Amino acid sequence: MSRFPVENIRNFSIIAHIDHGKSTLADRLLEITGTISSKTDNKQVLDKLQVERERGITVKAQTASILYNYNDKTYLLNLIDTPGHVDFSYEVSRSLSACQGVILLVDANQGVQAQTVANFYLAFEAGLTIIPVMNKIDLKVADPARVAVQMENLFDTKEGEIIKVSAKLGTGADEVLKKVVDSLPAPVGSRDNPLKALLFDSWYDRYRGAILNIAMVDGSVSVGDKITSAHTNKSYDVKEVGIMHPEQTPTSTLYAGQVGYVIAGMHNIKEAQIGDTLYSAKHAVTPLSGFKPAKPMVFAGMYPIDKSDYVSLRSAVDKLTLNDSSVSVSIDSSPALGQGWRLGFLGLLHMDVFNQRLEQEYNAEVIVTSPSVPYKAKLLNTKANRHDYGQVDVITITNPTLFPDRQKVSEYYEPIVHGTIITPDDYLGKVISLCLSKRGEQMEFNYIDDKRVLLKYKLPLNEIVVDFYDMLKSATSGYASFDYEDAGFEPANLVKMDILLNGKVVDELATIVHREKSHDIGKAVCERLQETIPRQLYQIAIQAAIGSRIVARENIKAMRKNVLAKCYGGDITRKMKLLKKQAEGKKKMRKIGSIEVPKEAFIAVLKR
Ligand SMILES: Nc1nc2c(ncn2[C@@H]2O[C@H](COP(=O)(O)OP(=O)(O)OP(=O)(O)O)[C@@H](O)[C@H]2O)c(=O)[nH]1
Repeated sequence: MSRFPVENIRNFSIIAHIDHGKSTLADRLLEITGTISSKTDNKQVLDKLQVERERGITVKAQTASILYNYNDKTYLLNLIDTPGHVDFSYEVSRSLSACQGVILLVDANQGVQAQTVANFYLAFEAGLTIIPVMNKIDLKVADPARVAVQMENLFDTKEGEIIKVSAKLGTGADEVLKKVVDSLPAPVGSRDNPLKALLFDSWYDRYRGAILNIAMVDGSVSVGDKITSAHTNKSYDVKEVGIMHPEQTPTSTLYAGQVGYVIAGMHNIKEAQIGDTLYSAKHAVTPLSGFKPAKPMVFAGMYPIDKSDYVSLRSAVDKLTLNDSSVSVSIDSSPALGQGWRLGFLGLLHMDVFNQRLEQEYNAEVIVTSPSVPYKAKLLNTKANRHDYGQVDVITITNPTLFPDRQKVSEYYEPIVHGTIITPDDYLGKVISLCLSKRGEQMEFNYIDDKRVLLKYKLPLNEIVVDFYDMLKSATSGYASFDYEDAGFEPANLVKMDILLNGKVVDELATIVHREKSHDIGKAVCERLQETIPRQLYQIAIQAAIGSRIVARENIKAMRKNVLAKCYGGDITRKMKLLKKQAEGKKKMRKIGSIEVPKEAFIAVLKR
């Protein structure tokens, strides 16, 4: 690694809208530099997680170090492949802190999409050099001229600056690498200074503890060194250092400007704080500014399916949050579900992926209660409130069961986002009426070429978090794209809607809704629960209530289910199989009172 002084290093990310080809371009860059073999059929080698391969999306940023020979010099290029979906944008912003530049990739058929705009601004505001690249020029339907107009209108890029590539075929990939070397600045920093490194990602290894992904700002770090964490002030012996090549490849030392990993025997994973500064135990340094914590957009309770799994689930949640620091965790408990957590996520896809990773990577089975966006309430200055809430004036409600009654509150507030939609103008009418039905207010309307419009809307987060994206896609035959950013809180007329099963309130199914919409939502929720909860030995009444007023009701008829009824005659193994299957079905349910509720029911509450 000593062969690579800062002037021979370039650190960059590939950023783009979802599916515009980041991981495919990363594959080609790794192949043409001989980093991975070009003989095998490499597909998204940097999408290492099972969930990424199954869903075909990137959820984790991944680093790969590339050696690239150019102009009689060997350069060390550190490439970070990032996710495209808005729910994983925290991965993008953290990755950018380890980079001096980005490749902004735009699909030559789909053109600039909402996430392209969002990612462009992340890079622009971070002061990074941006290399505009147009991908998929091999497609028959590609329209590079139109896409170039969009890029000029939105990002002020001139047509001549755009590199046109086909990541699938490899066309133009070499030009991209040359441009990376020629136009991106080398990292600043010096190996003669004392060690200063930014911890920008980490993950847990069962045998070796936390593995820290670091960007070396100054100095060097070698096996055997003693390093200190600015966050905890604790010191550790460095056991291994190396680069992600893309697999972990040990080296003896890492120097200023390089990106790699360190293993330093951190077994308590809470010690590996993302954004921390690592320095030499001998030379304290001023810590780097780190990262703004992620701001969760939805909260949900999480409980083990089987109460006795609490301890192993706690350890799984701890380990997974080490790899996904955008999840916020606090302890929670519920009368029906026992001990668990209240987790905060950046969106529902994020929540879904987190659950799937818990199941796949840690073999943990969980129940997730209906997700809720965070609300606020300004409390009246009364003796009772001071007794219950202390001196606080405004409380944040992340759990509907803690929603304070109207008589305690002077104003409720709901979270607001600024949404960006890009759509062909044929669908404008449908898009605008969808936004109106979601209580949206238009803020901006601009043509980005002669057919496509960029719309900005102020929208309540609660209205868009569940199915807005799906509705937008179906209203526009899949052509519109959507991205949003947090825009604070605004006053709203909110009520808590309880769900009763056979007359008993089930806390875990409560939601907070807008008063005007409570009837419609109550009806829809009861219908959904009716579809989701299986028939049981007795009739079940499902009711939605605001306070003591019932706003909707559905029934589930009783049924006696005997799985062996069909199985007359002898084969005992077949009987055992059926009984086992039934038992497994039961395991995924949770008893609330005397009613078996499947885990899907908790999510069904939110869908409308
Ligand atoms: N025809 C064509 N298809 C491409 C090209 N590049 C990528 N694709 C295809 O586009 C799809 C998405 O590619 P990915 O590389 O997974 O896109 P991504 O941007 O990494 O996706 P996310 O990480 O989920 O945001 C895949 O089916 C690729 O095979 C290209 O140059 N030409």
